[in-house]
Amino acid sequence: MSDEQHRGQRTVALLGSTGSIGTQAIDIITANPDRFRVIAISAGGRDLDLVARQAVQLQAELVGVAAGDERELAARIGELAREAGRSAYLPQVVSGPDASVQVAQSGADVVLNGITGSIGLRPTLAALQAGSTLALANKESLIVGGPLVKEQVKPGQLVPVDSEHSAIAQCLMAGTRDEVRRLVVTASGGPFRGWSAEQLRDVTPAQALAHPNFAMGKVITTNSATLVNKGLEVIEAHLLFDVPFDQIEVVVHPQQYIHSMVEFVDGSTMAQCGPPSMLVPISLGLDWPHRVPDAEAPIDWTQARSWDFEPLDNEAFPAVALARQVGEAGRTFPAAYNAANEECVEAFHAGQIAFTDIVPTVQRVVDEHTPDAQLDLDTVLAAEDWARARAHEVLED
Ligand SMILES: NC(=O)C1=CN([C@@H]2O[C@H](COP(=O)(O)OP(=O)(O)OC[C@H]3O[C@@H](n4cnc5c(N)ncnc54)[C@H](OP(=O)(O)O)[C@@H]3O)[C@@H](O)[C@H]2O)C=CC1
Ligand SMILES: CC(=O)[C@@H](O)[C@H](O)COP(=O)(O)O
Ligand SMILES: [Mn+2]
Repeated sequence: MSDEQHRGQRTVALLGSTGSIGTQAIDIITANPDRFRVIAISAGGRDLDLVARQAVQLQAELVGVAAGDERELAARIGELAREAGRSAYLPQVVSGPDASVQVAQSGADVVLNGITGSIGLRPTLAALQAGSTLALANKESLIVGGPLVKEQVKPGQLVPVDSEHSAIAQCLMAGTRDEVRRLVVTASGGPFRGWSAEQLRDVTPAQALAHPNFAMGKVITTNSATLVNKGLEVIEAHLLFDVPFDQIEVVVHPQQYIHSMVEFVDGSTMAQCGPPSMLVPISLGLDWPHRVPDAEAPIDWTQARSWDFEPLDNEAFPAVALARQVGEAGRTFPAAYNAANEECVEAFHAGQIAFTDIVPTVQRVVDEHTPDAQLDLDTVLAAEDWARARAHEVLED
């Protein structure tokens, strides 16, 4: 579709506006004012000044933070607006655990969920219930919510932003879903690719945060290092594309130029490539199925380069195999896996546990989990609470 045929400006609600996904989305949006207009933003509230600056820059009508004094935020917005010569700007400011739900319900054409962690579940459900298109970076909400999220989704309402899933969705754009044989999810292998279980013992938080290709938030970067991120992405692929787990492969591709692939029944494989960057997945998420011109510089094919592929080392990195088990088991097992992992990641960064304690603790929590017969929001949240508490008990043992 040419620019002239484009459907016009989309309104956007941005959840997690201060994070890696959120700030990159703002760059795309402000570079394309003909396509996008932000009407609402939310963040955790760790940096109220940044939220205020974003609000004034974007002229958002609704501004929410999970924690922090809303009067202080409103006052800072007022100050910055006056400095910018926009004294008339007076958004609604909300604070508290429901702030992102309110932002998700703002009626935007597109809600981009860039919150980190399964705390993004209620905003995900709220965006779907409000009828907005959900551009989903917050994979955790889909994984823990599973069927709850899927039963809310209308056809075409959920657009994956996670790079691997955006790649698969792009490979499936031609409408050839019935002829898919396998999904091939690529993995960088993380900063410890090639390391043995023994070598991983003394890994420090700083080392775990040195992702080879992407600058991302703390949780996802740590999950890339343990390969929990890839485990979550296998479950995410299963839920998004309705492909059985035994038809979802993971291959290590350290350069991350291929973002994932789809193998078809005739033996042909389609790969989606581009530099390792989130600009294309985010811009496609905002404007699906349209492509934002110049969202990213293309690969320079005149340069010699090698793309490598290697199998996953399941012995040193058992997180993907464990994710397959919890994904197959379904119900609240994925919620328990994710919640236990979130707690372990925090404990690792607080210096309380070793890197190599993370996945075995998640394994133990999942092994001990008894899922409820019902699956609804309350049972998911209860399973998460249980898994978080149990993870701490295991770690303190
Ligand atoms: N970064 C990337 O390249 C990629 C990220 N993803 C996924 O996208 C999501 C975001 O990742 P990323 O941007 O890296 O993470 P960051 O840690 O950089 O940002 C997280 C954002 O979520 C906000 N947040 C945290 N808690 C809440 C809350 N309770 N309510 C509202 N907002 C909250 C944070 O606000 P505050 O700073 O105030 O706490 C921040 O704006 C994750 O699910 C991740 O797995 C997927 C693929 C790639
Ligand atoms: C950019 C993105 O989608 C991340 O999920 C990234 O792919 C992490 O890569 P690895 O988990 O493969 O290191
Ligand atoms: Mn990813």
